Amino acid sequence: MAAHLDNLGDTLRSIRAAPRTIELLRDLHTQALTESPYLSVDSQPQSAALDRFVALEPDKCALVYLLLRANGARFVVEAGTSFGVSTIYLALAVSQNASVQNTTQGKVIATENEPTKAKRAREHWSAAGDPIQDWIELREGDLRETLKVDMPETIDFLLLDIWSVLALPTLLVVKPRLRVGAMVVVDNYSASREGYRDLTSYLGDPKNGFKSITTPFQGGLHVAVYLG
Ligand SMILES: C[S@@+](CC[C@H](N)C(=O)[O-])C[C@H]1O[C@@H](n2cnc3c(N)ncnc32)[C@H](O)[C@@H]1O
Repeated sequence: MAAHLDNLGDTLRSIRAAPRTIELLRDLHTQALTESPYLSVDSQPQSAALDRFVALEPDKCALVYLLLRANGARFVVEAGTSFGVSTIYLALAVSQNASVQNTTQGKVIATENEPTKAKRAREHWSAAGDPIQDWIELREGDLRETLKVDMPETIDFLLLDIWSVLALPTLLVVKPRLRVGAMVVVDNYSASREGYRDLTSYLGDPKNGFKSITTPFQGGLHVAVYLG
């Protein structure tokens, strides 16, 4: 955690964003990194996460931003939004990809089932300045239901930053819309190995069309690419 704080300035230089957005991210990450840790598979009840960011670490957020820029992603689903920190990176990348592709089409579908968290997320997106909030559609409620309707025809990127038991059900809802080359990034893949057992079997089964690798970020950040 101390290393993340020490490196925060360098990490934030990995992304292209307005000074106001960078300052907000610096503040939000600092708050997130100094809260007590929470891992969904440990002995704490999920209610313990209600007033916590449980946010993706800054280096993972920066990597996700760069993957999105490299992939040209414009239609992104975020499973698990909390206070909306990682969502800001997704929205930055989508807006910038849309700009270089000369289109206004693109969105981040964010998901959160805790109303108090959804409210905080909206406040942060508003504070982040233009164009962040215009690119985000927050769906409140259980994502296993909210992601079933009104989805983009194709999805370029899925961030699974959700309790591990929900990861495979979420992927199964989104999978029919993944384009070839779409990426699925899963946080805490090694730390929550047991919880991800069903997801691991699914991603490893050749008939499902994925190739993937676990990168050595804190807790293991899994990166899967849908090859069709
Ligand atoms: C790890 S946090 C997400 C952190 C966020 N990606 C970030 O980096 O700032 C996971 C979030 O998923 C939410 N969540 C859990 N179950 C859910 C469900 N069934 N539908 C929607 N959201 C859910 C939790 O309330 C929690 O805020």
